[in-house]
Order: sequence, then structure tokens, then C-alpha cells
Amino acid sequence: MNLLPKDGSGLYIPGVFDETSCAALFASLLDTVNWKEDQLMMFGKLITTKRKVAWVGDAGCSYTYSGVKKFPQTWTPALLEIKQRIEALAHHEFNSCLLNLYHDGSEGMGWHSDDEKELDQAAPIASVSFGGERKFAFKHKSDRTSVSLTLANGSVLLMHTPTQQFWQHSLTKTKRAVAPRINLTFRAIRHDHH
Ligand SMILES: O=C(O)CCC(=O)C(=O)O
Ligand SMILES: [Fe+2]
Repeated sequence: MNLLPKDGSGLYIPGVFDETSCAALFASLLDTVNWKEDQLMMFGKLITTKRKVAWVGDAGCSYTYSGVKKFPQTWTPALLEIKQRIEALAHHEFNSCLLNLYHDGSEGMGWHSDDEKELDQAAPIASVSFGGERKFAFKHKSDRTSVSLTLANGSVLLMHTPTQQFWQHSLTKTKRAVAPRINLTFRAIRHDHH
């Protein structure tokens, strides 16, 4: 069911991965991915976040994220397993994935759209969550309508075109005690930008 009333679609699918797989995949991602502190441009300054990130993709997939050009790490077995499941679910292939590691509720992600020009508009962005449940919100860019939901362990959120054009989204910080969380956003990047 589409969570958005207009101008795009947010499809929430809980329980794509069962609890046992989630625990194994979380541990494997934590261990095998080369996590780095995120650097992004904010008000013209390069800032470093506490949240850790990793960018994984096919060779030659580079991507500009928040003003910083990223070169991909190679796929790990756990990531390939997740990617296969998500491609079957979304009926699309993905060539890259942005990973975020939120250690606790003090880490989140501010309002933004994933509207980078390299993205293939035909494919959705598929967001996979492992670990602590967190609140995720959409806000319409012109009328400020908002929609929020909880992203549970093992869930998938599919965002289809033109969602990024009309809506921003954020991962809300919280003072509640929350378990660490890993989010993966699978994306399709067009190669004709190199
Ligand atoms: O952690 C999340 O659920 C959101 C991540 C996100 O919006 C992004 O990586 O662009
Ligand atoms: Fe995003």
C-alpha cells in the first residue's frame, strides 16, 4: 500500500528478512563493511558526522552525495545476498548501495531528497533496515504535508519516481534508548555520466 497521498510512492514491506537472518546480516555488515565517518557540505563547510557510512557498488559507479564524490567499495557476500532478495522484491536491478550505521538515537539524518542526477529514474530506491526501530518521515516540498512511519528490523521501503522530486525525507533523532541500526539504500546509477 502506498503511504504517500500524491506525487510519488512509498511502499512499506515489513518482515522481508526474518529475525535470525537480520541478526546474522547485521553482524556481518558491521564486521565486513569498511565504515567511515560521513563528510558532507553544510552551509558551505565540510562537516563530519558521528553516523558511519559506506558506499558499495559495481566498479566504475561513482556518486556525488551531499556535494562529496564517492567511489564504491566492492560487494560483500552479505550485501550480495541482500541485493538479490531486494531485486526480486522490487523487480529492478541495483548497481550500488549507500549504507548508514546509526549507533544510537542521537544519530539521524536531516531532511533531504535522494535526487542526484546520476540516479536512473526508472528504478525505485529500496531502503532496507536492520537493528533498532526508528521513525522515518516524509514531508511534501510545496504543501508541507507529512507522513511518518516506523522502519522495523528486516523491513523494506520502496520509493518510486517521482517521490524524490516532490518529497523530502528524514530519519528522526530520538532521546529514547534505541539499538544500533544499519540502513541500506539500494540505488541504480546510470553510467553515462563518466
Ligand atoms: O536511514 C534511513 O532510513 C534513511 C537513509 C537515507 O535517507 C539515505 O541514505 O539517503
Ligand atoms: Fe535518503
